[in-house]
Amino acid sequence: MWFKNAVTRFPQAWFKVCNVKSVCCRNYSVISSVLEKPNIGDDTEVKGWVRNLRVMKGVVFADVSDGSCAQRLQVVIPKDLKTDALTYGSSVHVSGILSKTPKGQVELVANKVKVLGECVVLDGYPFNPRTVHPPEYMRQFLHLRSRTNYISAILRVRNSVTRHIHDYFAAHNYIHINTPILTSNDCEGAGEVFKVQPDSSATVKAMMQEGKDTDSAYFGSKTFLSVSGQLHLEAVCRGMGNVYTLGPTFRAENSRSRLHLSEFYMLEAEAAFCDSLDQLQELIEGLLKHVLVQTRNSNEADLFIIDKANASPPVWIDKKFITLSYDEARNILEKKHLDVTEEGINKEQELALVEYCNGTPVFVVRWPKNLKSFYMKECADDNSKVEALDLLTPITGEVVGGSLREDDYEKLKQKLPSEALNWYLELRKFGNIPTGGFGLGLERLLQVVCSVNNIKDTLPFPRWPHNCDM
Ligand SMILES: NC(=O)C[C@H](N)C(=O)O
Repeated sequence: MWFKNAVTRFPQAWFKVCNVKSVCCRNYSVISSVLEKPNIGDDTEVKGWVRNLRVMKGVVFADVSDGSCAQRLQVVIPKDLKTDALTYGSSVHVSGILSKTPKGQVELVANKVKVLGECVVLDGYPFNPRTVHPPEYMRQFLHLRSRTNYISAILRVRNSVTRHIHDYFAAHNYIHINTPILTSNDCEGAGEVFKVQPDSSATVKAMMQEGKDTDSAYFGSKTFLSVSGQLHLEAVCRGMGNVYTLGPTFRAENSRSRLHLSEFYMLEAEAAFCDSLDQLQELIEGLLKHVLVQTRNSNEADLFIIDKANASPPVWIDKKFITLSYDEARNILEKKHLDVTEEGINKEQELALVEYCNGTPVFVVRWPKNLKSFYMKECADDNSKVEALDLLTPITGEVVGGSLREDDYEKLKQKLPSEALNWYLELRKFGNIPTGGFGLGLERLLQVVCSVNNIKDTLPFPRWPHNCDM
């Protein structure tokens, strides 16, 4: 209590208690900082993992990584400090003097090496510094694969991409909110939801014994893992203006393809007072370019580790994205003998369209109403079409889906798929505004930014059918 009073009366006291330096201090250096601003000649301590070891005549060279950056710190260890426990894969605490090689490379000349955790290589350690392991191989060891250069580089890029997304939206005056993961609506209505119910609680057991439907046992209504935060975003957008969310979404699709996950992160934004797809397209194109350019600045070395071809930026970086109407896209595909069926444009066709545009991302706009969701706004000049867009990019095809939202109360009422969504309809009653928004799959964006073929390598623990063992 005295503390609370002191803080209210003397705000400086609070500042002192929270002094960042005193909270974060540690007795060793982070390798990214050591390499960025090397204080040559200083006593320096680092902690990390030995990624490679080269034993020479009187000396041992260890490449030590602590995960903070793509680069490793070369540690020079006099032979008498080398123990049997010091192998690749082991974790170490090294003290020494920071030096420079004749070629100008920063290195740490060790005077003390402590092995913190041995790595019993012969006991099944799956990685070897002299082998290039294919991603499929690494995927068999999800719990260990962050020790590899490839996966750790992707995860650092993922961290930066997330930061650049937040920066972009802050600069565009968007407010970040969190939408619920447990929900009673299935937004897209595509029937690919995971149902949620408590596991064998007393109530459920009793209901089962009585032969009752247990789906609604906990919340009183059927509950799912969210497939999209859009409808909730729309609600807050009508109270606070521009909003976005970046959170987990779940789809029970039975796909093991290189582009699908059962759990993925979706960036969703809802733009207030938005009445044309052009506004959304501008926001999306700006976002992709911002993320790409900033990531190339912040993670150049990581991108190079992931794929050497990343040394040069993609062809589209300074080109305007292309826009095609759905009908134009269909005609182009037909000329290529890739006829579009009732189901719409498939993956092969998406990638063919990107190829047709010489690798420049392409917006496909004005979709047939029957192919898209109930909440999309009809085109004013053609009521068989809706104001929807998909953005197609190299590697992934569709990476963004978005639309203007139906803002006419009566029209929306007619299309509402269930009474459970009456709250959504009611949003149009009280101070309604036109809005539009989009959803972008974070993992697909990472595939595009990093040139990663398989989506399962863009997050630490991918989930896909029959793969949720840890
Ligand atoms: N927020 C959005 O527009 C995303 C859309 N609901 C989707 O799931 O694709």
